[in-house]
Amino acid sequence: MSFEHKSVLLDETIENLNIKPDGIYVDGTLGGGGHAWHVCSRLSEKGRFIGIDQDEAAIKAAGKRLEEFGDKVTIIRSNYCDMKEKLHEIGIDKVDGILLDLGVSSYQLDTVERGFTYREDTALDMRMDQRQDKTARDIVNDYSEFDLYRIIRDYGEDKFAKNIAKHIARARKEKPIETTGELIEIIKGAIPMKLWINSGHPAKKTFQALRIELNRELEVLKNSLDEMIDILNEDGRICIITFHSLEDRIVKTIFRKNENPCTCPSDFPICVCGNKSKGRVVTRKPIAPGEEEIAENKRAKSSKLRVFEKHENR
Ligand SMILES: C[S@@+](CC[C@H](N)C(=O)[O-])C[C@H]1O[C@@H](n2cnc3c(N)ncnc32)[C@H](O)[C@@H]1O
Repeated sequence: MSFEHKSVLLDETIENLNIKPDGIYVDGTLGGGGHAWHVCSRLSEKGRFIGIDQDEAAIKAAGKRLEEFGDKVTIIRSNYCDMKEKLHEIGIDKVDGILLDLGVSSYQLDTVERGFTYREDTALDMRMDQRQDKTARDIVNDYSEFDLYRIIRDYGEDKFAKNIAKHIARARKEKPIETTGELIEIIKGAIPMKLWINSGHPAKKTFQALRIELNRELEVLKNSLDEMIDILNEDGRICIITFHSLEDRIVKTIFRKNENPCTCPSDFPICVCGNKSKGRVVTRKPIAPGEEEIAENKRAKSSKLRVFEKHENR
């Protein structure tokens, strides 16, 4: 199967990275190398590009796609939460730009055996990094009913979370839940039919919740952003594309905190906490795709781009 993925907010992201031809740029969610190709094509012989992804298939596909750029490109299989350490290992401590295009690629979603899709019956997997042992099957069968409820409520924002967790807990007493098809049937039984018939797939939110929990998507994002801002050079930018409100809220909050980290009470005449701003939020409001992009690529519909620019010496 070829690696099919249409990059979202491509022009907006490339423009906002403010690429300097001699600079060093990192893509922490390389995927098939769609955004990456456009970054690399703007670099001079002196410029460098480092692409990181935890998925082996993405690493292979991007390696091929970026072959033409030769030594300028380094590809690393890793979680982006280890970006600072991985860059240090290849002699890089500061970079001019970082890109994150979060979530899963269309290739991952469309490769049925990866278990991300609720459109086919396959093993409950959902691992982005297949070196990891734990799969979605383990969550569905081993988490307590309360923990299932909590993740479906918090990461899926499904108002039927309690009922879905109850139905899963009841079904697995009979036999372990092994496949996406079995799980979908259980979810359908937990949501009144008249409500799911007209409002998208009934398992969509639960599948999102399981994927986020298994791949620790929000935790990794929350724990990585400050360090990424730290490794930016002066005037360097970080561009982040999110696909749902949970991710977007984290990015917005951490960018704002880095712009204004002062913790002094608002009635203090001067700042005494000593926390210094690390830069400015470039996007007061997130950049959203235009109608044309949404018409061409359904996946773009919920995407948002936020940008932060590093300034420590002003
Ligand atoms: C939306 S795709 C990126 C597509 C890419 N921008 C393009 O245009 O081809 C997201 C990719 O990020 C990877 N990914 C998600 N979270 C990651 C993480 N924490 N560390 C490393 N890779 C991650 C996924 O495996 C997937 O390949």
